[in-house]
Amino acid sequence: LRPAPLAAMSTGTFVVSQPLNYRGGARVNPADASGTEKAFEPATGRVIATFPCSGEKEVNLAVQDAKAAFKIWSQKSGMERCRILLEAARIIRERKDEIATTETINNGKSIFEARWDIDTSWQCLEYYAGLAGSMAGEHIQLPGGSFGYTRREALGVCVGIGAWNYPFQIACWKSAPALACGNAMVFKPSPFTPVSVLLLAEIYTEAGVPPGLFNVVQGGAATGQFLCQHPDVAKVSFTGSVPTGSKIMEMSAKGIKPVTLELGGKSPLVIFSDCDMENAVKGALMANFLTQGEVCCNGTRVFVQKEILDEFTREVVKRTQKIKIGDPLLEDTRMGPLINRPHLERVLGFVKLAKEQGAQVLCGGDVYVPEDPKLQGGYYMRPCVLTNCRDDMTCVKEEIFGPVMSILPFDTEAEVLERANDTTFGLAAGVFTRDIQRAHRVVAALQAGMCFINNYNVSPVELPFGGYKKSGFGRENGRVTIEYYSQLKTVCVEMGDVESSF
Ligand SMILES: NC(=O)C1=CN([C@@H]2O[C@H](COP(=O)(O)OP(=O)(O)OC[C@H]3O[C@@H](n4cnc5c(N)ncnc54)[C@H](O)[C@@H]3O)[C@@H](O)[C@H]2O)C=CC1
Ligand SMILES: C[N+](C)(C)CCCC(=O)O
Repeated sequence: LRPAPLAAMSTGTFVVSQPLNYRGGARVNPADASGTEKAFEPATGRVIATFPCSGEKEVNLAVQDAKAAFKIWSQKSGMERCRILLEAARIIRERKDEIATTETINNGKSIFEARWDIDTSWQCLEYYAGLAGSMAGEHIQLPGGSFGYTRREALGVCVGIGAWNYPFQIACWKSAPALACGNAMVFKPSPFTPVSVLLLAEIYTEAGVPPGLFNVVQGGAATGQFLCQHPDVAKVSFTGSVPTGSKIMEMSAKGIKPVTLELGGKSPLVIFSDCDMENAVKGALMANFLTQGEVCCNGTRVFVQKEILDEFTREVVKRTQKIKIGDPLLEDTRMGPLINRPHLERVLGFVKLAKEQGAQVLCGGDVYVPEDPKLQGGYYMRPCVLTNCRDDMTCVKEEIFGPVMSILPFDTEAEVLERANDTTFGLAAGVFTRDIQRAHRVVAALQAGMCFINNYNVSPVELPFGGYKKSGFGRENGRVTIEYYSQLKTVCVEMGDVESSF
């Protein structure tokens, strides 16, 4: 089942011929389909896979299979599940380069960065493997020797629906806690990035999960709807845009299914004049340019205190201009192509509108054409730094999901807090300062689920991640996520006689 050897996986050569659905422990063609989708290699614009979108019949089969596997898996002890998840984590580590390469080919992010993603993927499996053995309820004493206890039980078949920016990582961040808690999962990746999650499915099988425990169905909105509306699905965990999140919640409401929503953002990064300048500049780049800026928690509204505005802006521009753009599989590339042509056009449109609204482009914001002939059909742009921005501009209000940073000057702490929180989103926020009291005071006042002090966009899997406001609810990673993939059963035990009122 192993795909092509690494040597054969260079830019411009990779194609997928195997089926991209996974059911019952093997790759399968869907039982029915409603149309086909194409997946691209963003670096070249080449089609790497054409695949059918799963219909209702296939979704039913995937859920049915997962239900059967759930019966076996949920009866295992936490320690038994732990061992299998640890084995899966080990295999991901062992195959890291191959998985990262696949991710780079289908998503466009640099191989340098894709390796980080795969690290936070196996770390997530390792973390929940560790928690699986310690999942437990409580014992509560009641009068007269009676007592109660609670059992933490799995939910059943969970659905994971993913976005295209972190295809493998999203699948791991959803499936690891789900499986650790004893659930089965049917996962639907974004139709833009259908490939790498198959490697995860194969790895789970190789590690020893029962066939059917982790199934993959491919397709877009229609396939996603079949999943969300399925009566045997117990929970939906979604990563994607706010409008789709709202639809998912609506469908889940009909079936009274719990949902986790990881949605978009327009996060503030606040740089005070007492910061360590070198770190603040590095932080601003980390906050804006990972994965070509296609990151939900990016700190795209960079508020800079006036005293250091000029120096900070100069340094940020200098470093942004040095970012090496090009073939994402080359070791020294730090920015690859955007996900597809329409998205590139959309991002460039935001830059154009920003200029019309009075922003000044300090660097980038235009199409980049690499010299290498095989890359000419790719979707590259130069990372962009905007200044002269105002809070009411479109580039400052809306999620661009591309490499576009907006710099906004401020005077006081009170003022910047007011402006930073003036958004319907609330995914992440960051602050750079050397004043310890100020740092904690500011993050306490920021309305965001994930706050960074003196860094940005690092993702230790031990820490819960998720949004406030329209950025969603529920969390991924961290101990708390166990609660989002399990339910509590209370058992009340009578040790005496029944005292009846009748
Ligand atoms: N909070 C987070 O962790 C993250 C949030 N995002 C957000 O995702 C967006 C970009 O990702 P996209 O893939 O363009 O988002 P999207 O919302 O268009 O699609 C996300 C997923 O939902 C599926 N889908 C679409 N319509 C559906 C429906 N009616 N029912 C069920 N499933 C449906 C898609 O096929 C895809 O798998 C950005 O807004 C970004 O902020 C992206 C990554 C992480
Ligand atoms: C890994 N990290 C923190 C840069 C991004 C994770 C959230 C996302 O899927 O966009």
